[in-house]
Amino acid sequence: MRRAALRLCTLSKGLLAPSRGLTQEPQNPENVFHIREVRDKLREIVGASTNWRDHVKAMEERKLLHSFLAKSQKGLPPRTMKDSYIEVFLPLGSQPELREKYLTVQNTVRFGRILEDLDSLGVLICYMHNKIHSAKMSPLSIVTALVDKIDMCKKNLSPEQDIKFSGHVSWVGKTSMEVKMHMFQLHGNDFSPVLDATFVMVARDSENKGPAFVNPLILESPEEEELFQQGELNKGRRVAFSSTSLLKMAPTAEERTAIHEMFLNTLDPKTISFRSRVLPANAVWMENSKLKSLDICHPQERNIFNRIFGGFLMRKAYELGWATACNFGGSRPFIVAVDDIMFQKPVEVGSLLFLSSQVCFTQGNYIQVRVHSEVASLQDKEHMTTNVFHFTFMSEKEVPLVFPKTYGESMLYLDGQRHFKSMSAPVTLKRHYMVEP
Ligand SMILES: CCCCCCCCCCCCCCCCCC(=O)SCCNC(=O)CCNC(=O)[C@H](O)C(C)(C)COP(=O)(O)OP(=O)(O)OC[C@H]1O[C@@H](n2cnc3c(N)ncnc32)[C@H](O)[C@@H]1OP(=O)(O)O
Repeated sequence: MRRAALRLCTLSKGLLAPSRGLTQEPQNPENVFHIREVRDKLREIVGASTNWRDHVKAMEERKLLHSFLAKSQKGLPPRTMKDSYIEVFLPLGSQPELREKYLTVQNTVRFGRILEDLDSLGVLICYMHNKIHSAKMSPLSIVTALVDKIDMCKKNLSPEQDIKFSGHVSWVGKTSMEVKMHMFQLHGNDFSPVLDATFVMVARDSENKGPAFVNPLILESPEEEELFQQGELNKGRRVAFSSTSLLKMAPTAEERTAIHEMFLNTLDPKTISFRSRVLPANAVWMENSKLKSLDICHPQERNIFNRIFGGFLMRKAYELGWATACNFGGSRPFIVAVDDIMFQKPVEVGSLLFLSSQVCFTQGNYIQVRVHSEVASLQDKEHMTTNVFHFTFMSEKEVPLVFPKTYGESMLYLDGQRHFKSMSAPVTLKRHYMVEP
């Protein structure tokens, strides 16, 4: 079973503390950025075009960087966790002109915007790790492969207080890197933890066509060794989780019994028939919890490699997921966990983005939402899945139960339950905890 997706972000909690420990290091001014500098820095590193009409020329220029790619990982100098450590400031309090973009109507911070910032930040961290000191541009194209988890903390997120992000590479493979990021908000004179995030980024060649080696990582302290070990465990856990996926294997005996009991609960006692189904009290059929959206992926949403920015996809999916939870629960939902967002395929500029969201599991005040994302090009009507997003929300009130009708929906229910159960900590988030769309 998966490791916790939700843990409270206290400094005394296990492996996250040493990671934050890196924030105690003296700050290198070169590694401290204003949020507005992050995208400019990324554009500078990859030489991305500022105008869409120049994007083909910019890509042609990137082809020339191919010769800088390493033939093996051994040929690359090792890096420390501190080499990739950066801090990014989002001064919502001291620079009110930034607020509008981050504001919800309830005067809280838009979590979708935070997802976008984390994505850009994760990529910048990886470029810091793989920096070629003699060159301004990087031959690597770094893409987001997975949002492993985002653990929320019991803290208010005010649009009127400064925010700080920090992060570094915590594990490397041959072409992939795990990145740990933390977010803090100013309370009084101190920055208090808001969230912890773990992403996996993959390095590709200059044209984003094939894999590329990343610099090895050297570990300098027992804390860093522990973080690296955790990265190894995370990799193993992902493999184990995926091998027991309900898309590959039958549910466990316990899960099968639970589903059959739910089925029996929906049989009409007045008829002796498997087909006549009645919804139990305080329950909603899963099929009635759906919301859908369509977006056209305009060039404005492109990333530095002329594909659609992963953060944009996450924001869109998150906001639809939030609306689904709101519609279902009938009150304001708050995000408590995000996990296992896999970026399976890049999304081309100009694609049609179809998002389909549904509640797949509920318990008490909790709503587990799954958002399925697929794209189609304007010419070709064939749809292709690009992502599946899993969000756990907490509602202000207790929510109805959700009932599957078909076998496929039953599998969605069990998958949702598995994601929900992967939160090991007692869920104690209270009303003052406010992170909204
Ligand atoms: C107005 C001005 C405009 C200017 C223009 C510029 C605009 C500026 C705006 C910039 C905004 C900032 C953007 C920053 C960029 C953000 C990044 C993105 O958006 S990216 C967009 C969103 N993202 C995308 O679009 C990505 C879409 N996905 C893909 O392309 C592929 O699935 C893949 C490349 C990720 C993996 O391909 P696959 O064929 O499987 O690859 P391999 O088999 O070769 O394995 C390679 C390594 O990867 C590992 N690994 C693989 N999967 C996972 C996993 N799930 N979990 C964990 N690990 C995974 C695997 O273990 C292996 O590791 P290792 O052993 O070598 O260490």
